[in-house]
Amino acid sequence: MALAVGMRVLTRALLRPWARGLRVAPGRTGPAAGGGDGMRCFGSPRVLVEPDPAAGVAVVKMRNPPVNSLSLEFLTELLISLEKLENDKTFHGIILTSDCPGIFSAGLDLTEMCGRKPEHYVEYWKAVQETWLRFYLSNLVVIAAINGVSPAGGCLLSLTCDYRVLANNPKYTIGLNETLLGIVAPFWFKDTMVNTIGHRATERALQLGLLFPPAEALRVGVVDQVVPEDQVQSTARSVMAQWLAIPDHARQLTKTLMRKPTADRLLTERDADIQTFVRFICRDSVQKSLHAYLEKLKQKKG
Ligand SMILES: CCCCCC/C=C/CC(=O)SCCNC(=O)CCNC(=O)[C@H](O)C(C)(C)COP(=O)(O)OP(=O)(O)OC[C@H]1O[C@@H](n2cnc3c(N)ncnc32)[C@H](O)[C@@H]1OP(=O)(O)O
Repeated sequence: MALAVGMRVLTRALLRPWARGLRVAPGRTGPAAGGGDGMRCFGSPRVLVEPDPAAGVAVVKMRNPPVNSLSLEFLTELLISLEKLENDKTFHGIILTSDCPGIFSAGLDLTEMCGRKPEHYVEYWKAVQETWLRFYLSNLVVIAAINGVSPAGGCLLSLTCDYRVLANNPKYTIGLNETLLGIVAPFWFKDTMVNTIGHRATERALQLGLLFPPAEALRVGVVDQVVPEDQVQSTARSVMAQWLAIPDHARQLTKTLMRKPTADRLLTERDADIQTFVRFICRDSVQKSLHAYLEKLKQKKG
């Protein structure tokens, strides 16, 4: 039932004109395309997939410049790529990383949450929920190679992965900083963080909107490993090999066992969660906070 709802959202997304128009990225072959056995890169305008069929792994590169904000179009493209890889028996794992220098993802796209109609907020929030559910419950091994800053929704996306490798750069902070924007992380954002770092650490991190630099992120457990910047991809590959050495069915069932109760809560409360989001985001005070925050980001340059 839950899966059917999810599939309907994805199918609707695929039927949208801009999704139908998704082009396959210009093909590249050879080692740069992964594996060197002739399988081409594919993907869409904002998501580049570099397959390595010999290893059973695909590198999924987010490229929604300037900051990989999680816009509706981008989320849909990510979901399409994930589904494509999940349906292809060649692949057992994906490495999620960024093609935007210095930025993993700036989180939810603030322009999707500002000055729009309630119907738009409904559509956007469904896509955010769907992305979380699909990544959190993916049968594939998903490893985040975090090569840039990762606030809020960017952090959440990495928390859906099975393992996080962060580049050791003091600028690459990571955390759920929603309170700094005057907004509140929904219960499933909170639950994902609790499942990763525990209740007390989450309570402090969420209330204060903490963005952890690498050493702190490792200490608190937001990431599993911090490595020099030029070793993020190779480390993610080594970790992947270790995870793929485990019998797949046993690993998958264990993942489900660990994550299903958390996902089930959202699946049961999905519509209520949408209503809560729309009511909250439509408040004048919230819109003012978000506008002010966006303005501050823009003025930073001047
Ligand atoms: C009950 C329900 C409650 C609702 C819960 C909703 C939860 C929300 C979770 C979220 O994810 S909210 C988003 C949180 N994200 C952030 O706080 C990050 C904001 N961005 C930054 O801090 C910086 O941009 C950066 C990521 C550190 C990058 O810095 P840099 O100096 O490289 O780039 P900028 O000049 O700041 O930005 C370039 C360009 O991008 C625009 N932009 C940045 N972030 C976003 C974003 N999240 N959404 C949309 N647009 C973004 C920024 O305004 C600049 O635009 P221009 O000036 O070039 O037009």
